[in-house]
Amino acid sequence: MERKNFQGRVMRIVGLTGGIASGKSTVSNLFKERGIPVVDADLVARDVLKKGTGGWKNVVSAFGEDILQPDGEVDRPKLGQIVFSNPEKRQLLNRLLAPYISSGIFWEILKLWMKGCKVIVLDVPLLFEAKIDKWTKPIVVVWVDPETQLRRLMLRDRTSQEDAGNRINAQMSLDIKRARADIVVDNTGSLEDLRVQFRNVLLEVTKPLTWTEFGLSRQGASSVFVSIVVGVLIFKKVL
Ligand SMILES: CC(C)(COP(=O)(O)OP(=O)(O)OC[C@H]1O[C@@H](n2cnc3c(N)ncnc32)[C@H](O)[C@@H]1O)[C@@H](O)C(=O)NCCC(=O)NCCS
Ligand SMILES: Nc1ncnc2c1ncn2[C@@H]1O[C@H](COP(=O)(O)OP(=O)(O)OP(=O)(O)O)[C@@H](O)[C@H]1O
Repeated sequence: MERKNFQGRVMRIVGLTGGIASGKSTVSNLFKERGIPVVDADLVARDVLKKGTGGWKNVVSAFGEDILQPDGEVDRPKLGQIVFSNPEKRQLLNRLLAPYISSGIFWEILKLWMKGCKVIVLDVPLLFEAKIDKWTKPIVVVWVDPETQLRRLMLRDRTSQEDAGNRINAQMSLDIKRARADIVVDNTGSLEDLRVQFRNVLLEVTKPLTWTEFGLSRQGASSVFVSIVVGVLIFKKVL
């Protein structure tokens, strides 16, 4: 009975990551099929780069109007070509968009928390790079062998081997990500193999929360919120 109450008040945030074209969206869809909501960082990143937004303004001032389409929207393939072949430019883009992406993800989480969701998934390609991993438990890494990853990426995006290779190399290696995972899904095989592994993932993520996870959950979040408000009030008084 006690455990039921405890579970009713908390939300688990599962981290889902991997490499480009390793199969995160495919796994996200399996979560959605089972009624588990997914926050997709790529979608958030698209929203914060829409014409007229703060992210768009920053990016246009830094990269120039050459990256715009005639309708004023960012020409994504063009910007992609620039940043995936130039690490400095990629870091610049990341720095310009990171605050907008983080707050976009935060609001999506807040909405789901207010709805009372018990388990949600954050699908974030740069989960480790952006240090969002510390807010999620467990961390699921979708791994795939390098040849399969390259082949699937070229097939899906109809890109050259060079472009696909640049995109893969722009990310932390999948082997490092795998080493930092709580759960590894090997997506080198068929979709049926993936579904079989997914059953275990589902069992893991729907297990009762541990105390550490509880600390990051609804009550933990409220305590942090209260501490911040109190901190700000004290700070203002001191000044
Ligand atoms: C450069 C952009 C315009 C290219 O757009 P495009 O439509 O071609 O690709 P899309 O956004 O669908 O991304 C596809 C995949 O590329 C990889 N990727 C995207 N951005 C990055 C990045 N900054 N570093 C490394 N990999 C990245 C991810 O695996 C992502 O799933 C776009 O990716 C972008 O705005 N990136 C910066 C924002 C970001 O960091 N997004 C990742 C969310 S955590
Ligand atoms: N097990 C599989 N067998 C065959 N094809 C697959 C398998 N898993 C995924 N794919 C295909 O590989 C491609 C990449 O998968 P997906 O889009 O899910 O990757 P992703 O990690 O979400 O990519 P991104 O980082 O670009 O968002 C897609 O075309 C998808 O249909």
